[in-house]
Amino acid sequence: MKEYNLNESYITDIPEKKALSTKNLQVYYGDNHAIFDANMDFPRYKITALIGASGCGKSTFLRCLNRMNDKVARVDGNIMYRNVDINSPKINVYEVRQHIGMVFQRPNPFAKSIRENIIFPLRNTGIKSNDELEERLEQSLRGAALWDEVKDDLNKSALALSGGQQQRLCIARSIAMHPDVLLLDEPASALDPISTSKIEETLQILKKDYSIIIVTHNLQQASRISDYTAFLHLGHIVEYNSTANVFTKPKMQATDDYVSGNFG
Ligand SMILES: Nc1ncnc2c1ncn2[C@@H]1O[C@H](COP(=O)(O)OP(=O)(O)OP(=O)(O)O)[C@@H](O)[C@H]1O
Repeated sequence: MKEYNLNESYITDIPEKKALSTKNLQVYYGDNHAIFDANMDFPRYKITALIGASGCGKSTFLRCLNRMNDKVARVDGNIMYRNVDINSPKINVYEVRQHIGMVFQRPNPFAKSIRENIIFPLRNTGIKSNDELEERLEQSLRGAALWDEVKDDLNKSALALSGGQQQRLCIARSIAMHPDVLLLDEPASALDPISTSKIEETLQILKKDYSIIIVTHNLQQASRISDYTAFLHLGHIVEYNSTANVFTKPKMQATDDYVSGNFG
């Protein structure tokens, strides 16, 4: 593999309001230093893509942002959300995850009906009003562009949906919580091209209301759907800029090599 100077990076200052910021974020799995000194701001109501070769730390970085790595890794540094450091041990992680939702690579609906997939977690947060539950059910399924396909069959098992529908149900389950930020870890990598383009269309609509951060291996997907892109290499954020700049005028050699396919 080519060697690059990892002490150099190009990290842009974003003009938008910030949804989340990381400050000197370091992640260790035992002795393995997986993320080095990550300092970046994620914009509100935009899609930010995290790209880079396998093992560079994309999922690790993403999972820190709503404290999903707490039990497996040591995470030092700050993650600022609404002026609060949500990486502090004093913070209630369940509350963090209501504000910052996550959708995983493989669709993981509960083995329950479509309706219960949305309503069960909402009830667990203390919402009792049936009117509110029903309203959030419809709103979230509409938001995830699934309502028209399932509205007549809400009591059907979620496991009977196609993979692409299951993934949109998982997106609906996340947005039913009314989060501010939606984290997606390769949400379309297990899906066929038609389901993938539905997910991409859905994300374009959702970014009006949510700040979205997505890990993707698919460079075309990153360039199609994201506004900003961060390129990671060996745990370092090498470049962070508007997606157009990262793909057409990269500042760093490693980024240039990666986006033009000359990497490795
Ligand atoms: N749960 C874990 N326990 C120990 N080490 C881990 C764990 N998860 C990831 N790592 C290590 O952290 C580093 C970054 O992995 P990560 O999965 O974040 O990369 P990635 O860029 O998302 O890779 P991929 O594109 O293959 O999913 C790798 O060295 C990996 O082996």
